[in-house]
Amino acid sequence: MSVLEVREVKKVYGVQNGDNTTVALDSISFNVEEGDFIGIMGPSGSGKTTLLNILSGIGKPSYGEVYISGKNITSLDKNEMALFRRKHLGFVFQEFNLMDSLTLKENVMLPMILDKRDKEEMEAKSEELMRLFDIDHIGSKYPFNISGGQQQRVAVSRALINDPDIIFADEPTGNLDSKSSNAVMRCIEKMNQERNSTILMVTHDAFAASFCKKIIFIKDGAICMEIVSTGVRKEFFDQILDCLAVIGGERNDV
Ligand SMILES: Nc1ncnc2c1ncn2[C@@H]1O[C@H](COP(=O)(O)OP(=O)(O)OP(=O)(O)O)[C@@H](O)[C@H]1O
Repeated sequence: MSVLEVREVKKVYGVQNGDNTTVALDSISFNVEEGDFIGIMGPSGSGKTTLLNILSGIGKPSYGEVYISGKNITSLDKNEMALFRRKHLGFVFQEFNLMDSLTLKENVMLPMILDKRDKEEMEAKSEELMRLFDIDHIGSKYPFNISGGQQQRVAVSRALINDPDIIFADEPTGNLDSKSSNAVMRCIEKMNQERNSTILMVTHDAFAASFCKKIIFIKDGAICMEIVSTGVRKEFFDQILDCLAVIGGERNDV
């Protein structure tokens, strides 16, 4: 069973069949298997945000279905979706979204606190993840006392703490300099390689995308190209730049 199944998803903004409609997604279908690390790229306005919102249950498609671990999430109501997101999905955003009033360790534990999990289990899990991402020594600090790269590694640890079925990352390096981007992408790669986490990442950044195993390019709301990494990151980076040149995406050389 695929972790994520996207079936003929179409999104039309505006009144259907009215004058002022935009077809943001036009019958998109693809599957994501356990342990995949998929990048979604495309020019501005191609439909990436719309797609990510639908896959993560924030938006509803006009047609089509999305299955996560076999569950049709498009049929869930608002409360069911909120619970499903908390239990099954992990998120990493461009803006870190850490709570300033909580220590880093409390930020990592937050999804477990909300789930009223056992304190010892929370402690053990947060310490394990913070060690994995080399932030265990700063657990008692607050978000405003650490660097952007460290904040994003806290956000990555928090995304993993409930063992989500899939992690959605939205421009995770968008607010970072190249050194921090590198450190954060190595962490995301580590969670994929060492924990077999399934990741779907939307990005404009060819450097970040070069860590993925496969890239799906979308243009005008439809899949226009797919490329699979041979495992040599520099080669994949060059291939991504070539694809972006063909479809008209932004270049972000390193
Ligand atoms: N709420 C909305 N109402 C109407 N049209 C919308 C809405 N949101 C997005 N669109 C349109 O849908 C299309 C896809 O937009 P979307 O934001 O998904 O693209 P994107 O690839 O994420 O762009 P960017 O890279 O600039 O963030 C665009 O034509 C956009 O103008």
